[in-house]
Amino acid sequence: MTYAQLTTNIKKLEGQITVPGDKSISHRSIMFGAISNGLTTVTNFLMGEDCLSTISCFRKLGIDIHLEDDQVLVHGKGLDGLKEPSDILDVGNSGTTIRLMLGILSGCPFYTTLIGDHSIGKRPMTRVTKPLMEMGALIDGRNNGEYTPISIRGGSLKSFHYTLPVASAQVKSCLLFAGMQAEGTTTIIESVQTRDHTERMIRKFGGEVVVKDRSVTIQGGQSFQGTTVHVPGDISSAAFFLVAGAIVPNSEIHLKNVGLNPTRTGIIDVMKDMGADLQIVNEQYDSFEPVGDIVIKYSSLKGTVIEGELIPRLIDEIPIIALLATQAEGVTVIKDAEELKVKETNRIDTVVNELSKLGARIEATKDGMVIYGRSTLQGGKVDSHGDHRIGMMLAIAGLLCQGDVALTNKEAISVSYPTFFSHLESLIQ
Ligand SMILES: O=C(O)C1=C[C@@H](OP(=O)(O)O)[C@@H](O)[C@H](O)C1
Ligand SMILES: C=C(OP(=O)(O)O)C(=O)O
Repeated sequence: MTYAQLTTNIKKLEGQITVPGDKSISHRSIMFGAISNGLTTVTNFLMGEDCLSTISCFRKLGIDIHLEDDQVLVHGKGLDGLKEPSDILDVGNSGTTIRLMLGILSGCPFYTTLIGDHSIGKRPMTRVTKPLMEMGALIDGRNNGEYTPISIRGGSLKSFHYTLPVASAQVKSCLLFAGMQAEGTTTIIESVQTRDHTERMIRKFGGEVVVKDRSVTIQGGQSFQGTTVHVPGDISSAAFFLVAGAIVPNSEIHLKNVGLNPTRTGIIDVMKDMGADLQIVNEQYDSFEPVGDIVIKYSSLKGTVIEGELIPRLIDEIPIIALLATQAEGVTVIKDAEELKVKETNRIDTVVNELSKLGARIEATKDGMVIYGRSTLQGGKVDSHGDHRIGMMLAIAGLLCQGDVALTNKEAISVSYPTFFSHLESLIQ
């Protein structure tokens, strides 16, 4: 158990940072690179632990992958070029890796076992294993395929029409990977739009996918061609500095090269609604995903309601939005967010417990939380519980705390943002 003393009670944040590459897009660039024919060159790849787990899994499946600074070269062998691994694949802490890889492996006629860390061992997998078994994959795992270790023997798959029981881009993407290897046409219907990076990447690698209203249709038997992918900055990482700039008095932060895919920008809508002084500049369409710079300045904020279709557009940002709400006048209510219970931790409980320790007035509900602003935050001993987003949220909370704050399990942050603390230091005045 290691404790880190956090920086507290600062005067202001000022300066510019370029946020690291998007985690969702970095994972997918390796996956598509591996199943495509020929070389894929990925720039601004996120060298976070989760994405490195994806690389290590594909190496064990026989794919040559070379890392050079922030560039990755993937020597793809086509969908039927993956080989049976001689060892277990370890996905570490990464839900995206295991769920999407199960989709890819469902069409591979060999045996693979996947494991992960303690947190992965508690995250539900039936949401992907059950539909994959319906398509014809042979899968087993602890508790009838619900938990790791999970073993899979892929093979010939039947296409199907499937309505997603949960709003999840991981489930949708897993089934698109299976669908592209199945006989016939697979249609996936989602009731609420989730992030569409997989759909965009299918096209980027020369494949076809038809998106109509809430249905996504893919034809089996496609092949993909290696390409060049420039990964935009991760809005989920930028979110910590967007909130920091908005709540630390007198601050002004310029965030460069932030991905602005509309399926991910819920935090921008919410912050504007709460009265944040946030401006998007230099907006451009960087090959296949929109990007831009964001300028955030301190301003007074008011409470809001966050619910329904907004939730998947900001699901990973809810911990830091909860902190934002502690500094807004009035009440903020977050609803329809049960999915938070099955992330790296139960993020309803960890957010409420950890922020309460610092003096925030916040209550858990069955599908979210209620936050009463404005709270003066005090010092305390807090814990990331091994959840990177909780660790970063607490480090930002520390900036406003009037007493000392000690953070346990700070290392978890390197899952998605290894340079988080150096970026933070560079902004502290
Ligand atoms: O597809 C993805 O890359 C992700 C989808 C989301 O998970 P769910 O699909 O479980 O909502 C998100 O929370 C996760 O961080 C990354
Ligand atoms: C939930 C997350 O990731 P994953 O599901 O890939 O572990 C996250 O990054 O907040």
